[in-house]
Amino acid sequence: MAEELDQVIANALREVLEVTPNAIGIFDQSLTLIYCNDVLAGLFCMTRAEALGKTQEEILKRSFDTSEGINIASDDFDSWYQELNCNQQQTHFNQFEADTTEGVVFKMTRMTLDSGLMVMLGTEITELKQVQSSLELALTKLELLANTDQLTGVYNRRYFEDIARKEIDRCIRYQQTFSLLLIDLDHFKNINDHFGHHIGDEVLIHVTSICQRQLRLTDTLCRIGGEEFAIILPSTEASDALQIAERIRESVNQANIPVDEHQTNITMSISIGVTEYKRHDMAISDTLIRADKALYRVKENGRNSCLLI
Ligand SMILES: Nc1nc2c(ncn2[C@@H]2O[C@H](COP(=O)(O)OP(=O)(O)OP(=O)(O)O)[C@@H](O)[C@H]2O)c(=O)[nH]1
Repeated sequence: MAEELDQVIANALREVLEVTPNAIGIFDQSLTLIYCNDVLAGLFCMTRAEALGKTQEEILKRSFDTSEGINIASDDFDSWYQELNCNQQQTHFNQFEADTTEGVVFKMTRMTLDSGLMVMLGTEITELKQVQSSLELALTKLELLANTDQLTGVYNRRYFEDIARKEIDRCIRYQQTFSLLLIDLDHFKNINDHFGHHIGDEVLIHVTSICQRQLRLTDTLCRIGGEEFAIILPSTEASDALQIAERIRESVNQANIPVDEHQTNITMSISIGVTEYKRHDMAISDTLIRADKALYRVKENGRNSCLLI
């Protein structure tokens, strides 16, 4: 009676294995495939008859040689397989993702049973992976948006605080330095009053791109207030920072900025407070206070200039 029941269960299981959308394969102790359903054979672009009787190594090598079936992320099959084999011998159970040359992704589970048989079970997760990568992309875009100033396209204050904190941590840890430039447009209110807010916006965009052109890729320009910008210059000492500030000031002051459809050009000037990170600066606010002091003095002394404190 019990044997009969076993037989019924075995037959039912066999039927399930045939119709399940999961990939299922069983290898014997010598890693020869002794059972698989069509889904598993299809993963390797084979028919079941072609796959059965082959060893795991032969099946994978075929994928490697023909570039059909499972993608093998290596140029050197022998060392890749050796590593896989070694891992399989060390653990009885593991899970991994396998993607095929046709863009299908499976989550694979491998189990070595007490009998020494190795069972492979694969569940397709292509859609899940697609959703995951769209979500990751959306998250990256969202992060960029959250860190970007909408008007000028440079980083905003939120990002400035973030990167400044990291820069300070880096300086403390590696005994390095950085400099900070605080830029403010001179008499910018007059532009708004004279030409309107819309033109004021255009001037801000122009000035931003002039500043950006003077910087290295590793420097970070952020708009931290209405007409106030901060630039972090990593690994830059005060004297170099002052030179860079002077170069930026000059290039803004020399530019002819178009302000309306009639091609009227104006010139703008900016004031810049310059400071270098000091060992006792525990937070960026300490560095900012010095740069702000320098900027305030430039404004007091007539603007269109740079000052280092
Ligand atoms: N168009 C425009 N104007 C802005 C924006 N943000 C701030 N402002 C203007 O910037 C002007 C800043 O004026 P003030 O703080 O008086 O400074 P200022 O006229 O530049 O004078 P100083 O800084 O003393 O040289 C104000 O008129 C703000 O309305 C913006 O996004 N677009």
